[in-house]
Amino acid sequence: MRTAYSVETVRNAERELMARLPEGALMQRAAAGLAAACADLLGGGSGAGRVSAVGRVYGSKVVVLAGSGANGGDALYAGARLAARGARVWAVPLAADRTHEGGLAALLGAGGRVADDPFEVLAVADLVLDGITGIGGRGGLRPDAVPVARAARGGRGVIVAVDLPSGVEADSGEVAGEALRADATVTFGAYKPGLLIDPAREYAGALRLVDIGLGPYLPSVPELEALQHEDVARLLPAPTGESDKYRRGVVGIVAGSARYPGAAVLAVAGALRGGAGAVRYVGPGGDAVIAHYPETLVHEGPPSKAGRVQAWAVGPGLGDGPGVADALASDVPVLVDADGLRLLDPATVRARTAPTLLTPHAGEAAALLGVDRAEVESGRLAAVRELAARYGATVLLKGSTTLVASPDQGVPVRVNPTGTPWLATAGSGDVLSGLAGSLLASGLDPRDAASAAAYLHGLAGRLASHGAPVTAHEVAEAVRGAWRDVVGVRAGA
Ligand SMILES: NC(=O)C1=CN([C@@H]2O[C@H](COP(=O)(O)OP(=O)(O)OC[C@H]3O[C@@H](n4cnc5c(N)ncnc54)[C@H](OP(=O)(O)O)[C@@H]3O)[C@@H](O)[C@H]2O)[C@@H](O)CC1
Ligand SMILES: [K+]
Repeated sequence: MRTAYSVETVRNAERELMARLPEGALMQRAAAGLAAACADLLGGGSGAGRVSAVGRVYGSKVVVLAGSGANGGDALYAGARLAARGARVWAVPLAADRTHEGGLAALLGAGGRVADDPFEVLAVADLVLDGITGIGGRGGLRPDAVPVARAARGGRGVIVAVDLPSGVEADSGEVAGEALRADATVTFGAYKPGLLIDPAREYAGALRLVDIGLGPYLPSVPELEALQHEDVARLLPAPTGESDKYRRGVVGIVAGSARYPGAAVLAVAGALRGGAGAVRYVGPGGDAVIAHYPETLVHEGPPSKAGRVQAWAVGPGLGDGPGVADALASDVPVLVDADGLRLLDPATVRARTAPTLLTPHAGEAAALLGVDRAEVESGRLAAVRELAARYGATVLLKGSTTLVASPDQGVPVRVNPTGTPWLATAGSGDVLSGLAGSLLASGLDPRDAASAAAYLHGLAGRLASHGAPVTAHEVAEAVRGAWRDVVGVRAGA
């Protein structure tokens, strides 16, 4: 499990740890880890977007962009360590008289220099350390930093963000203005939410966490968590000798319409790969579904007359078709997606006795919240939390970093690490709905069902795509490969 903590939590933990250490020790730990990561990147270490061509620290050219806070201090001390190993290091102080004194002195003492012309050194740098702002930064880059940041980006050097890419919001992942896009981010003590959530996540590049001893002082419940293979492996249902199709769970799919018949097929395609023992399709698309998947049980509806299920997934391609209210009136978990989300009444959802899982994309989330889509896209964490609270439901907000929020207090939001931009393709969401519905039917709670489904779906997208366009149908077919990949970890563990 990868976890992320808010700035306030990290600062509290740092305070406790610092009280037990000699002054400056923590910054030295951070700088040592940062310098080691830079040495690795200068040596051709992989993981970053750009790879340094120098192959070693000795003789490499390093530029340190130093802001006025401790983030600049980290960068300067790391620069000093690289200078001591033979790198040519220039400091570019962005807040002239407020540069971290100890850090600058260490750099000069190790043979580094203050750049006469920042643009000249940035043009030739092999590596640029972005120490403009860390967790103390507010808003985007300030105007005087913008041309320097652009020159860094325009040069050929690998850009390493210190703790966070400067200009991004650590707690929310928002980017309110210009920010410096890094090839790699070396963060200290704990990941910050913004490193895992778009749009900021895209600015961070490859992530590295430096252990500065903060662990014992961090609370057990993080702000955000990202499942990894082994976590998903533990969640996925595995049939036993006692299982039959009903014990494994039956998922009901209410999807498709005369206008969107394909949604029925794709949602069923996802559901068949999701671990339920049987898939019951309810709606007007039964013929098309049977033509593709003869193993499906089909019924014209309404859901309440279609037979027992352990969970419903309603909404993909439904148009104005019936079925949403009927499914919501049931006493089993219900996933509501796409057309089912239109006009969804919070009071109806809150009054349910069984759990509800909503799976909007940014546009649908914006409509539910009564705000602009752009507001949801720039503030995804706040939006998913607000929706979960308002509806008393678990909410999966789709996107390149899909988020899953629980309505319960004190439960970390989950961020999915497996997405690929190629998944933004027609019908991909229908597959996800079916898959998540199937996991719900097989007994996972809504948060686990949603996050395991997003994980498998993202991985399936990557497997099916291999860097090329992919169709929703191919994503559904690749889910089995993703599942095997994930449980392979469990089998081998
Ligand atoms: N605490 C610890 O023990 C450890 C902390 N560590 C490190 O310290 C970092 C936090 O340091 P920090 O608190 O000094 O804040 P920091 O991120 O350097 O920036 C604040 C400064 O920037 C300025 N500023 C603000 N917004 C700005 C903007 N948009 N654009 C430009 N400038 C802007 C603001 O100045 P002002 O607003 O007064 O002009 C303020 O002076 C943390 O990320 C980690 O790297 C590690 O060494 C581990 C141990
Ligand atoms: K930074």
